[in-house]
Amino acid sequence: MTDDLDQELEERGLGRYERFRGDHPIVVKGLVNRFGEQTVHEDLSLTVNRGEILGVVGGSGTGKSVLMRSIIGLQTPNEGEIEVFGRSMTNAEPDENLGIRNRWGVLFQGGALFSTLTVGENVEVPLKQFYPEIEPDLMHEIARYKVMLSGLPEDAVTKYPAELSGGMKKRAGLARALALDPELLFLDEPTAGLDPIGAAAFDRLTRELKQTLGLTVFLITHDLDTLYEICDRVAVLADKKVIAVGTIPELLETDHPWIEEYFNGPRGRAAQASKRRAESMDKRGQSGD
Ligand SMILES: Nc1ncnc2c1ncn2[C@@H]1O[C@H](COP(=O)(O)OP(=O)(O)OP(=O)(O)O)[C@@H](O)[C@H]1O
Repeated sequence: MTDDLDQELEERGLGRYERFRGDHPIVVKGLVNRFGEQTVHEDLSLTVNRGEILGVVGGSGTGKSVLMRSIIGLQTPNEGEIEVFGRSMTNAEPDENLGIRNRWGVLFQGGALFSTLTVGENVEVPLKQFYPEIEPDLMHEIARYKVMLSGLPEDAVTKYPAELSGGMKKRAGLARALALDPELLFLDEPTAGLDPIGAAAFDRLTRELKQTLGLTVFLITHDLDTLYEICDRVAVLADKKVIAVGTIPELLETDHPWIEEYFNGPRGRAAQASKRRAESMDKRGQSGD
């Protein structure tokens, strides 16, 4: 990049930055969110470790999406403190956070693609927003690369969302979330609505991307297989707060009735059995049996 461009980006708060080296890219303390009479979060705290896939679970309406929206600045909390990459998100003006917002990517529920744009053009939206000076040819090339990184065929670049299957739409949304080479990835129910094979493939892709790109992933899900297969830790939302965070074996040691019911109910047991089967097949494969 030229010195002029470097300077311009610096002035817009988008200058070069070091990747976050601290232990906790997200720290939430004492979060309160209310809508009218309804209190969704009351004194909620959560710390996310760098490099982990954190699964966020909880009953419907417990405020998982509101928590994610608070962290990415789409919801202004009533009280509390949120730090992303060590910088306060709660006391800053939106413009001050430009240099933080280009360091995360978000896959919203349902993909949230622009239906009048092709997949490639969808991926270019954040690039144009943050880096309008990139030449069109390079922009197309970056978009094409992100589409393929997300496991879509190259010709998906010129397709419209309506021409894609549900699983392909998710991957297109993921390609857009990866547009700016994020360090943090937010996924809101990425496998909802996918068949089990498509969901397992999406899980594998998430894990591979985490490893190859060094991502930290905040993953809201109801999918027990996803929790067992790819999450390093799981945070449980209930009673307006995060009532427990840990590995699944650690969570099973708590005696909260919701956690017990969730992981040891019929679906939880099926997911455990499927994980055990996969592990024993892996072992057999490794020993050449
Ligand atoms: N903008 C808003 N205005 C009013 N109420 C809202 C708003 N956004 C969310 N809520 C309410 O906050 C609560 C939590 O919503 P949220 O979408 O975070 O739940 P969730 O845990 O993600 O649920 P689900 O698992 O069903 O997606 C719900 O009762 C919802 O109706």
